[in-house]
Order: sequence, then structure tokens, then C-alpha cells
Amino acid sequence: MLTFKESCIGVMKLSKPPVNSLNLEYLTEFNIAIEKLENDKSCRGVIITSALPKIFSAGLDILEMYQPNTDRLRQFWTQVQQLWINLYGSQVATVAAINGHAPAGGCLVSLSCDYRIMAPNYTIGLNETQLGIVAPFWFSDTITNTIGFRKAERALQLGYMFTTDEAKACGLIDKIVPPDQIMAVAHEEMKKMFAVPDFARQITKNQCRKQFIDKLHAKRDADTDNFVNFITKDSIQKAMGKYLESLKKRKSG
Ligand SMILES: CCCCCCCCCC/C=C/CC(=O)SCCNC(=O)CCNC(=O)[C@H](O)C(C)(C)COP(=O)(O)OP(=O)(O)OC[C@H]1O[C@@H](n2cnc3c(N)ncnc32)[C@H](O)[C@@H]1OP(=O)(O)O
Repeated sequence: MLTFKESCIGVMKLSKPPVNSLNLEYLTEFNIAIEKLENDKSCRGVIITSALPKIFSAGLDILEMYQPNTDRLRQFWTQVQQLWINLYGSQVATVAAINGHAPAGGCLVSLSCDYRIMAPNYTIGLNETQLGIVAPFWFSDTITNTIGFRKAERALQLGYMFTTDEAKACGLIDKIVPPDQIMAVAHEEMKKMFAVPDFARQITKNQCRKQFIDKLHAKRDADTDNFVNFITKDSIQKAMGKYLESLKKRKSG
């Protein structure tokens, strides 16, 4: 993770080649970095983007979920939950500068921010069902809160990956920006949020989001148990094995 501060704005650049997949170590690093910025009194905003060309993040590292060690799998999921709690509940203003594809966990990271700008000709969405897995309730809550129930239900059922244009049309992202302008526009959007007194913006954000974060807090252990029981099922392992094979075939084909 490349993290630096530009005045009162923290910039986090995901930099885990080849595709910024989020494994246990990288999620832990991500959480530490966001918590550090959150606790820095001089930091009012955070921009999340990718240091890699063409990929914002490929989402959760599928290799963590394929033929897993159960203890590690639990730790992995705890870090995924924590990242969502940290980002969705963040008191600083957050902008996702989506400069590449953003499937599944990559989409969730961006949906957890306050504002999303995206470069053209990429794809974004919660594609979990295409892997034969199910987005947990807090993933669904997050997309539903962004694009509304009907569109979210349809997109989740299909595991639909939106083009940048489609994402803009349904409100999954807020603005389409050429890649060379994405950081400049992220700063402009940040300034718009800074024009509102921090405490008023923060209380409003809490009013909108707290109930969803509280829901995960209340069910956190059960959510981890569900995840581990679900992922370790033979049928789910088979589906994930097939998906990994299809990724490799696509590459060679
Ligand atoms: C009631 C029941 C409740 C139960 C609750 C259960 C909850 C379960 C929910 C679990 C949630 C999961 C969320 C996720 O994030 S799952 C991950 C989904 N991600 C994807 O599907 C992305 C797949 N990848 C791609 O589409 C493409 O790789 C790309 C990102 C568009 C990039 O394409 P590109 O052509 O540039 O690159 P390659 O495809 O050649 O990939 C390069 C190598 O990287 C490997 N790879 C890609 N993505 C991942 C990944 N997510 N994890 C691990 N590895 C990945 C790919 O296989 C290549 O590897 P190789 O070089 O070794 O062949």
C-alpha cells in the first residue's frame, strides 16, 4: 500500500501486483493504514485509488477461500469485516478514484466511500454469484443503499458487472473521468465535501450508515461462522476451483 498525505488529504494507492487482490496480509495492512489516517487529527479526507494500470482491485483473494485453513479463513473474514466497518463508518471524507476494473471486494471498497469517480471502459460490480458464492447481507446493504433495492437485487442475483457508463446511469458511480484527470477530480470533489463543516457532515453520515454498521457488529460472530461454513462446503469449493480454472483458461485462450 502506498500511503502519503497531501496537506489534509491522505492518498492510499493499492499496489499489490498483478491485480490488487486482497489477502489476509494485505487486508491487515489496508486496515492499519486507514485506521492511522482516521486517527490523524490533521487528516480530513482520504482518496483510495490503484497504483496498477487497468485494475482498481480484483476483490478478495480467491486463493484465501480455496482449500483454506479454517483458522486463517476466520482471520481473513474478520479483516474483511473490519475493512468495511472502517471505510463505511469512516469519519473522514472518502473518495474512490476507480482507475481500473473493480469486481466484488474491489467494488465494495469503492461503495464504502462517500463518492466514486471512475475512468471509462472498465467494469464494476458485485459478481459473487458468478463464482457460485453469495454476497453477505452487509455487501447487499451497501449496494442497495447506493442504487436502490430493485436494481441492487437484480445486479446481485446476476452477479452483474456494469460498464463504467452503465454504472454511472444507475448511480453505482457518481462521475466518469478520463484516467489522466482522475486524481485532480478526486481532489476537487474532496474540496466540495470540505466546504461543509466536518461535524455536520460526519453526524449526517452516521445517521445514514450507523444502523447498517451496528447490524454487522451485532451479528459479527455469526457472520464469520456462516462464511466459514459456507466456503468450506464441498460444492462451494468445487465451484471456486472451476472459477479459478476459468480465470486461467481466459488468460491462455
Ligand atoms: C446464506 C449464506 C451466506 C454465506 C456468506 C458467504 C459469503 C461469501 C462471500 C465472499 C465474498 C467474496 C468477494 C470477492 O471479492 S470474491 C473475488 C471476486 N473477484 C473476481 O471475480 C475477479 C476475478 N478476476 C478478474 O476478473 C480478472 O483477473 C481481472 C481483475 C479483470 C484482471 O484481468 P487481467 O486479464 O488483467 O488479469 P488476469 O485475469 O490474467 O489475472 C492475473 C492473475 O491474477 C489472478 N487473479 C485474478 N483475480 C484474482 C483474485 N480475486 N484472487 C486471486 N487471484 C486472482 C489470476 O488468476 C491470474 O493468476 P495467474 O497469473 O496465476 O494465472
